[in-house]
Amino acid sequence: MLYTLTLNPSIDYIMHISNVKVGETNYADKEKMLPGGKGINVSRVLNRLGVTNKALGFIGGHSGHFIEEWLTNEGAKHEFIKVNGDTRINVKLKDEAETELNGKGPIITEKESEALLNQILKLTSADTIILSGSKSRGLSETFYNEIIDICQKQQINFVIDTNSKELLDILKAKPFLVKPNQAELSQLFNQPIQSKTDAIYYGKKLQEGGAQNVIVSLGGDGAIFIDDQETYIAASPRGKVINTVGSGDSMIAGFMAGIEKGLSKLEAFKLSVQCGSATAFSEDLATKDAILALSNHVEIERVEDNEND
Ligand SMILES: Nc1ncnc2c1ncn2[C@@H]1O[C@H](COP(=O)(O)OP(=O)(O)OP(=O)(O)O)[C@@H](O)[C@H]1O
Ligand SMILES: O=P(O)(O)OC[C@@]1(O)O[C@H](CO)[C@@H](O)[C@@H]1O
Repeated sequence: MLYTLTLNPSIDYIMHISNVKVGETNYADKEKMLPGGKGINVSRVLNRLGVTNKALGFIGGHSGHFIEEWLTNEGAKHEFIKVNGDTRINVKLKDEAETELNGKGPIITEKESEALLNQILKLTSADTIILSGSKSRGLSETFYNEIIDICQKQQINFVIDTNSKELLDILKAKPFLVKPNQAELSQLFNQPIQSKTDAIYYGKKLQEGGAQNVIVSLGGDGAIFIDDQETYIAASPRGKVINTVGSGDSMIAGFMAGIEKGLSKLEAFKLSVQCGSATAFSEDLATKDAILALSNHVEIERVEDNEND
């Protein structure tokens, strides 16, 4: 079965405000509260695509209850470790540009972190876990590494989406998928990524380092897929961008849903781009209908080996 792990979930409080004035009182034109956190977003999109999965992570307080209730109402499976503090609220401000104000979230105790590791210890080689997002306070710097050690010992397939430098070290453990965006790839290698050629060059380094599949997402400019056989470039479908929060998570859900359904990697990559863009064109995460509506709007090209030398 597929599992997602969100160490630091959030309520995403989406506020549309035109011409925000810093240092003054601003009133929203429109607002919406949604369950958030990267793994939770992956779970919700998987669920919409009919792929059974369970969301794991730490959750607490009224804000945590809001997320659990929302997931239950959507029919999404979850089994969170209850913590003492309150799950954070992340404000996503939509003006001309998108500004994110993310909270810190609760401090996790040793007992709570052990409870989570015990859940992961129950997974087997028939399972895949998708590790997404920032770590909560209180957890050791190497918490993801501890989880990955369990995955290696128990042959649990894993996907990791973190923007921290530890990703380079984690590659040795052969993650099934990594999906940096342009800025994350640039930070990882301390190099500017100014073109698709740059993105392919550094994306290939992730594959050579051990990642089985790499997707580099480039926002409105599309995405790149790399495995040990092929490299593909996809153009993003065009549409009215409403809220891009969670579009990267939707891509991960799309690729994993495709693989679960037995599609080829190329088809799974196409579904991944459909999911990312359908979410960018929606207020909340993409619905199945919105995803399917983009079926004929993703153009993918194979990159020949020598094209990028
Ligand atoms: N402006 C856009 N137009 C069309 N598609 C978009 C746009 N922005 C994002 N997307 C889609 O979403 C995918 C992921 O976008 P992006 O590279 O911004 O990921 P991300 O930074 O990980 O996202 P987030 O952190 O907001 O979840 C893109 O590859 C594309 O398919
Ligand atoms: O602070 P993190 O864990 O890196 O990111 C958290 C977050 O910004 O990521 C999701 C979008 O990808 C949002 O739902 C959530 O608010």
